[in-house]
Amino acid sequence: MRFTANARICRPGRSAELCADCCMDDLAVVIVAGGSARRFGGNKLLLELDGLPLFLHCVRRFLPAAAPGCLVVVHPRGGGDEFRLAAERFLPDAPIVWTAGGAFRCASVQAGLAAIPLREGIVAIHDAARPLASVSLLETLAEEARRSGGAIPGKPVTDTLKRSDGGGMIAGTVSREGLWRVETPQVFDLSRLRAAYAANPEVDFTDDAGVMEAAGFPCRVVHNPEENIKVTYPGDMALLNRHFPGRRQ
Ligand SMILES: Nc1ccn([C@@H]2O[C@H](COP(=O)(O)OP(=O)(O)OP(=O)(O)O)[C@@H](O)[C@H]2O)c(=O)n1
Ligand SMILES: C[C@](O)(CO)[C@H](O)COP(=O)(O)O
Repeated sequence: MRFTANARICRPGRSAELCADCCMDDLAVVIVAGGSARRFGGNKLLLELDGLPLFLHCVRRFLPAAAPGCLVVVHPRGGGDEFRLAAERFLPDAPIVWTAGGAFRCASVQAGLAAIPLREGIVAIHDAARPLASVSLLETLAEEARRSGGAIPGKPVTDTLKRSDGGGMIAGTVSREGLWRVETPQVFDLSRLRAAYAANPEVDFTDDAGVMEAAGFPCRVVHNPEENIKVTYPGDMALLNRHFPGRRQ
């Protein structure tokens, strides 16, 4: 797929033709790919999945949805060349804005926010390690974020939850009432997310909705029935490979 500055490619399923109407002009996308993949044991994001490096799956899918010049990829500090070369090889001329990440996920997100050439609108923060997230999920969340200021995808917890005493003995049962396992993309009002990070620039939250919560901004959780695996351990890659064949956009 070749990207050009003024011809945008519709995602398969909607239309096979070039289209200028698919992007959301108020939407910036930050793909965080700046991690060190310690639990995986090596840079998972450059591994090929279905013929494309892992981190480029969401880039390819989300580029046509973002406002022109508003898709940022945050690469690991010191690892930019490998990521740029991979993008140039697999998605020539894709209009990606590149920036270097930080030591923690939140630092990488802040670097991404600083690289967005918009003052207002909405922003989707997405883990490059989640290659299956769909454009329709992004659109649903974007719509909700415009209404309520923040929307994140997730799945209600269905297993019974136990707390252990640390030594393997059960210390109690935790109610799963109202509990969700949350994912990315997480979509927010851009000015609010910037303000939320400015209020807590050093704290390492595990997701961006946590930063919004700490700053007192409301967010909604939206049920995502689709598979949205995050590659964290090597076994996740094997799982993903099993799910991937046949899946397109
Ligand atoms: N300093 C960091 C840490 C994480 N991420 C990104 O955030 C997403 C989710 O993080 P995860 O994959 O769990 O983090 P890693 O740091 O890569 O893995 P680990 O914690 O095992 O080292 C990934 O796309 C990862 O590249 C990032 O951009 N910058
Ligand atoms: C943001 C996230 O993907 C939501 O599930 C997750 O919290 C990232 O966590 P990690 O600590 O980087 O694995």
